[in-house]
Amino acid sequence: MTYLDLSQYRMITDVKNKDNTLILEINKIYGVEVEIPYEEVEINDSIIKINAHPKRAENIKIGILNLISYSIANNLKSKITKRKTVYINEPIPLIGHTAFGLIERGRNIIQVRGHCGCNLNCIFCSVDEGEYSKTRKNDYYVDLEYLVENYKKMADFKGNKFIEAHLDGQGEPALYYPLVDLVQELVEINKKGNGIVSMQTNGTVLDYKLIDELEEAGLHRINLSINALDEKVAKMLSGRRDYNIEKILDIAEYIKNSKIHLLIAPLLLPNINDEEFKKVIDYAVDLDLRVKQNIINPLTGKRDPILGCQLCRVYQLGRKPKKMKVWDFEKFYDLLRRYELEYKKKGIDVKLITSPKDFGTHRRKRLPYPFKVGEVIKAKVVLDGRVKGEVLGVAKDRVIQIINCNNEQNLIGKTVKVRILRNKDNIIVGESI
Ligand SMILES: C[S@@+](CC[C@H](N)C(=O)[O-])C[C@H]1O[C@@H](n2cnc3c(N)ncnc32)[C@H](O)[C@@H]1O
Ligand code: SF4
Repeated sequence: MTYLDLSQYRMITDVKNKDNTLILEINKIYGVEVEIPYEEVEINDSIIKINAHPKRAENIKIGILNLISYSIANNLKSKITKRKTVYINEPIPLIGHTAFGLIERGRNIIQVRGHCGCNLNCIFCSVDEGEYSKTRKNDYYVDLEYLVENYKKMADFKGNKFIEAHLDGQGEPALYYPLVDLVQELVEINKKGNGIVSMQTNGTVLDYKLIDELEEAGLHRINLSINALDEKVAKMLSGRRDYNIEKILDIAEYIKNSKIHLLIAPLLLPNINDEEFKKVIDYAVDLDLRVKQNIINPLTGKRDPILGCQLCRVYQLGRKPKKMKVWDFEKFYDLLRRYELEYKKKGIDVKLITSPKDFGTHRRKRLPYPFKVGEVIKAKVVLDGRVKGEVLGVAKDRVIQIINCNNEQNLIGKTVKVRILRNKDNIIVGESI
């Protein structure tokens, strides 16, 4: 008897079966079904028994593994967003797209986007994320080793000194699996140059155990999005009835008592959550007075701010709540200055208008721009795109978002001529000509 134990493959996080169809959970939030066309197999949880002559059994084993690889490459689906998910690995470059990979903007920060897709459906979401997205058609997941290997190259290119790896993205960064391993590997790379690792999150998938593990892994800061304290308003903003603000506040308190710096990041939606926005600021100020964290950011030699106030903006492919008024930053900063003064009168010093300097962000060597805007290049179309009308091309070690296509599936595998429309920060957008 020959056995194939699927639990030895890290990406396979659960195995079920329905007769001869394997139902695999991949990296916790993805699923794929694989039909096994061999009669000699018996499936028992993650163990597949193969009743055949050893030579044939070995061939069946290889056959099953090939079928699994093929299915992951072609039929992976997110259990969270229900969208098709592309597993990104070599040779797809990790620079060029905003949905996955690495982004550097000529600073000492490298944005790390291991995946996209979100469990919430915030009514204001700049990237129209969540299950009910009207614009997103595919999700992407980047292989851990491939992501880390490319991160290291980029950190080295930037001189690996005082680098911040920031986990953010079009979705919920904490849904990446294995998150703790990712953080640990990035910390390992950055700590040689006194750098840090930070993460933006909506907090919904954090629990005490995960926070303990992230603390152990060396995560420096969590930027936690909280936009209202009132249960009803919080649910309404998140676009989900099961959003539980009490749980998020409990998580905030737990982080505040850990070695991970807590930054609360409320978003002002003028005319929608004005009062709640102020209540979140009051909550953060009170928490900071009650529970003192003394975590020094090696990039500044100081504590990070407790608050990172944000103003809701309108994005072309984002969501905009009907009743929201659009403010400019001048008006927003005026409001924050007023709040700062009110606190001052009470003897409390709070910084509500933060600048990149407060986080140790400074200019750093940029990656070269391989394309000029307006230039016409040849790119190989390798994948379907993130939004309707988009495919992904590859040229000169960059991914190119080729937009305004109307025959996406026909283009995949072809080499096309592309006019470059954008190259800023090595986020490359072009159109097929
Ligand atoms: C796009 S989210 C991704 C990370 C994570 N899902 C979260 O919400 O924290 C990153 C940050 O952008 C903020 N954001 C979302 N939509 C926005 C908008 N329209 N204008 C300004 N900020 C926005 C969120 O509140 C969050 O703090
Ligand atoms: S703002 Fe963040 S939490 Fe809300 S839907 Fe967008 S990505 Fe998800």
